[in-house]
Amino acid sequence: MATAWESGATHPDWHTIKWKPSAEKRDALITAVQADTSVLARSPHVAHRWQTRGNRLVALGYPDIAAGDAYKATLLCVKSLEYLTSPSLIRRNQDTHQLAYRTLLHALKHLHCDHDALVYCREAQNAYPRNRVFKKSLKHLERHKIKTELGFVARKPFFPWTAPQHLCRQPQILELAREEFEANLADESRGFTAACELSKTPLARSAARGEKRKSRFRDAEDAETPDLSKIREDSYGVYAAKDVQAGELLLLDHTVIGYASGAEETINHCANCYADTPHPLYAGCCDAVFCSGTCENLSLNEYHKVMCGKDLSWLRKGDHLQWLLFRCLAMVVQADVHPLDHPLVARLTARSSARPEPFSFIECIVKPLRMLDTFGADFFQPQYDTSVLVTLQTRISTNYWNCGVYKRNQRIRECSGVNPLYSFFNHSCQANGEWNSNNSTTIVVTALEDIKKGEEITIAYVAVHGRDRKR
Ligand SMILES: C[S@@+](CC[C@H](N)C(=O)[O-])C[C@H]1O[C@@H](n2cnc3c(N)ncnc32)[C@H](O)[C@@H]1O
Repeated sequence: MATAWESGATHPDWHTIKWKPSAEKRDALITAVQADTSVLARSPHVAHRWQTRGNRLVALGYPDIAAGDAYKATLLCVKSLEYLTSPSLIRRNQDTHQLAYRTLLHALKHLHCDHDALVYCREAQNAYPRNRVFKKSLKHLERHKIKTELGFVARKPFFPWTAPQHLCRQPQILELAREEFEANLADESRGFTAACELSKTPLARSAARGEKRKSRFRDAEDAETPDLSKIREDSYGVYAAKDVQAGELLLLDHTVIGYASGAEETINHCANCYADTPHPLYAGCCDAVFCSGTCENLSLNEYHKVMCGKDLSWLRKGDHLQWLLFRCLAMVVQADVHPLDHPLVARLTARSSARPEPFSFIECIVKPLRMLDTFGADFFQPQYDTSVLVTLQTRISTNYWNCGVYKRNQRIRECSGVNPLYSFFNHSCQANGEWNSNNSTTIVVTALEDIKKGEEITIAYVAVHGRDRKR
């Protein structure tokens, strides 16, 4: 946010916020936000900076990011109270705390997160019973009938301050993926070469036309988004690297970002891919077991160390997107990189729909911060900015797959994942490839028909053979 803002990169939530600042006011707000961000990069534990930046971000039309800033300010104020002794400093801290609650409630109002607003208004009123604003807001919220726990917000794949390297995939990331495709299933001793390769796809253009036609927010997008062509061109697909025959195995893709609901009921399931594991390998550090050396290595090298032995009982079972984010955050913390620079994240398409999506303050902001805290990361650092976490969640939801697992027509569990190579396959209703997760998070792609070298290999994202699957 301290860098120059590319005003064409995205549009703010003008459909949730009813006013627009004048161009002059907007420029002044952006300059002030940039200054706040520079200070926060040097001193990330200053509560009033988070609060003022949050206030400015609401005025600029980014209530989701503002809510994250205000929430961080409340956490810092509570922490400070544990060690402050001087009455004047305590009073000043309490003033900041009340302002932070006000910014948070303001942001939640614009996100239409009435349920979350009620929860935090009660908390503010309990902490500061004499504050008339909280009393009045609480009365209003309690009278108001809350229909849903979710608010709405436009999904933003990026923000005006997003660094250029996070807008489009970089050549070295694509090169890495190409090498992985080349090595997949290849076995030189048997003269076996890889069946798939990565290439640009013309689907990008048709998708761009479709998005433009479909978007309800076209006017807002056109006004604020003069040039997204570079991002729209950044679209890839998987092509046949040789002639393949119907039934041939095309890809075997393991992942570290996976989850299976219902796996807990089985005695031995692999802690990485959730496959039933009759002959388990023991982790040694805890009671986790693995189905193979591949899964053991993936888990220990990529994410297990930061989550081993941690209390995870506060995470809801069965919430797939939450668990995919959990694995993804563990992976970036263990690698100690900016989340959007991790090779598994940086390869995922940044394109996503701009239509408003349900938004929950707890799920989208509070829980990701708690996950980072569980892994021992300092979430006040710039690489864990709310805009980065929101972008990460958007990347996961654009690229994840989900699939029911059946035994004798009984649905026994549900698997989901974000897989490093499989995520490059495009959809077709007349797909020439078929994907299967074989009761785990490891994806297998096979040819449904003979495919000539150079043809695009597509899969059906949804409803195959009447079963529920999605990606
Ligand atoms: C999982 S990614 C597929 C790979 C992606 N094309 C890439 O460059 O990484 C899903 C995204 O690809 C694009 N896509 C997939 N199938 C498509 C199709 N049949 N037509 C247009 N766009 C498609 C959409 O933008 C979708 O959000």
